[in-house]
Parts: sequence; C-alpha cells; structure tokens
Amino acid sequence: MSDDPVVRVRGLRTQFGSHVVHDGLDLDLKRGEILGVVGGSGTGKSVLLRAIVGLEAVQAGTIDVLGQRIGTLSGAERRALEQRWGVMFQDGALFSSLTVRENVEVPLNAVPGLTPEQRRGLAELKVSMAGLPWKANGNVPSDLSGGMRKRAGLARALALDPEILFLDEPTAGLDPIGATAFDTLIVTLRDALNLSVFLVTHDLDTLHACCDRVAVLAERRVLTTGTMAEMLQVDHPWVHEYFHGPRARAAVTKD
Ligand SMILES: Nc1ncnc2c1ncn2[C@@H]1O[C@H](COP(=O)(O)OP(=O)(O)OP(=O)(O)O)[C@@H](O)[C@H]1O
Repeated sequence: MSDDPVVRVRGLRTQFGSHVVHDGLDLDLKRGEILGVVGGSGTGKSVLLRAIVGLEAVQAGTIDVLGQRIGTLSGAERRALEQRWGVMFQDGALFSSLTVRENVEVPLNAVPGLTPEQRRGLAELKVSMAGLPWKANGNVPSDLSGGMRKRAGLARALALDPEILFLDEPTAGLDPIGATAFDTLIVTLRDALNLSVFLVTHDLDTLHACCDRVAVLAERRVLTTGTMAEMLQVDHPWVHEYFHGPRARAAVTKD
C-alpha cells in the first residue's frame, strides 16, 4: 500500500473578499491515521474541511485527495472520488423530512445497479454500525436526541464504505458520556474499516482518546503538527494555553 498521504494540501490560500482565512497552508492526512484539527474559533477549520472536499473555492495552492487534484476533475471523476469519502457536518445536515434510513440511502442512490432492497439493507447496516438501535431507522431526525442525530450523520457518512472520513466537531453539544462513547466509536470504526480520519474538534478529551496526531491552525496556516506529547513542547502562546490550560489538565487527569 502506498505511503502517500491520502490528503495533501500545499500552499493553500482561501479568502472571502478581503478576509484571508488561509495563506500558505500545508497539511497531510496519512493513511490510517486519525488527525485532530484544532485552532481558535474562526481560524478556518471548517473552511479547510470544505475546501478539501471541493465545496469551497480556493485562491491558490493545491489539494490532492487519494492522488487526485481537487478542482481539476471532470464531473464523472469528481463523482467517483466523492464516493471514496464520507463527510459528517457539524449540524448533521440531515434531511428533516426523511427517516434516518432514508437519509442514509441518499448517497446510495448514486450507486448504479443497487435494488431498493439492497439499498435498504445497506442503509440499515450503516445505521447499526453507527451504534443506533434498529428502531431509529424509522425515525425522522426531530424524533432523535442530539447524540443520536450525530450518529445518524455518521451512518450517512459511512454509507458508501469510504476510505476517508471527515468529521466536523462530532462531539460538540454532546454530554460527556455521549461524547466519550462517540470517541470510542470513531476509533473502533477506524480500526475495523481501515479509515483515515480528518477530525475537526475543540474537544481535548477527543484529542486524547482518538487522535494519532494533531494539526494546529493559527496565523492562517498549520502552525504545527505532532502527537499530543509533542504538542506539550510547542512554544507558541495559543498552543501553550490550549494544551496546558485548565481544561487540558482536566482532560489529562481523566486518562
Ligand atoms: N461563506 C462565507 N463567507 C464569508 N466568510 C466566511 C464564510 N465561511 C466562513 N467564513 C469566515 O471564515 C473564517 C473561518 O471560518 P470557519 O467556519 O472555517 O472557522 P472555524 O475555525 O471552523 O471556527 P469554529 O471553531 O468557530 O467553528 C471565519 O472568519 C468565518 O467568518
């Protein structure tokens, strides 16, 4: 298997009007790792995720995903590549009028040759892999708790057996027990499905529980990357405060 990163970003520049979000940003997601992407509010974590999956215009730089250059692909190539990743957006982005199973079936509609029964069976499998009870298949999102909606979003992200999973703040808004269960699920799925995971988070517990490496966004770029242990040595005011502050100490104490 190739050692090439599954996501390689070089020299990325994004901006909205005169507001430059990223400038000269480099980042690699290695195959099989869970990479935690952290940074202060508004540093561009979500914009970076959206740029990587081709949902955000970029002003300069290159983004390669699974060896293919985003922004240069034909419609057919792009659709084929999109089937190799799954995205769980911060708010779940579920269709409110569809049941959980129907939501998970949406990406499966793009797969030619599947019968309705096969689509249904595959969707139900993903719902159960995301840790939801059988009965949730028939629920609409508004029937579910916030944690269950997150799991439904995860089930949909897993629908096409992706190689890469993009997660935008998966534990935001969950109670600590729900968040811990979600952390465990992410690691279990990575191990079972050999996923590479790009995980945007503010949650120090998630970084400790899940992440092989951390990338810190600051000053419009990836300021530093490394293991949690390496983060403790970084001499930058925001990084130091984040990894040594009271919340960081609480997260370490719980290990
Ligand atoms: N569509 C848009 N139009 C204009 N500005 C935008 C747009 N999307 C994002 N921005 C700006 O880009 C910057 C980065 O936004 P982004 O949502 O990526 O931050 P973030 O690091 O994910 O923040 P948070 O941790 O609060 O979720 C912010 O200043 C935001 O206001």
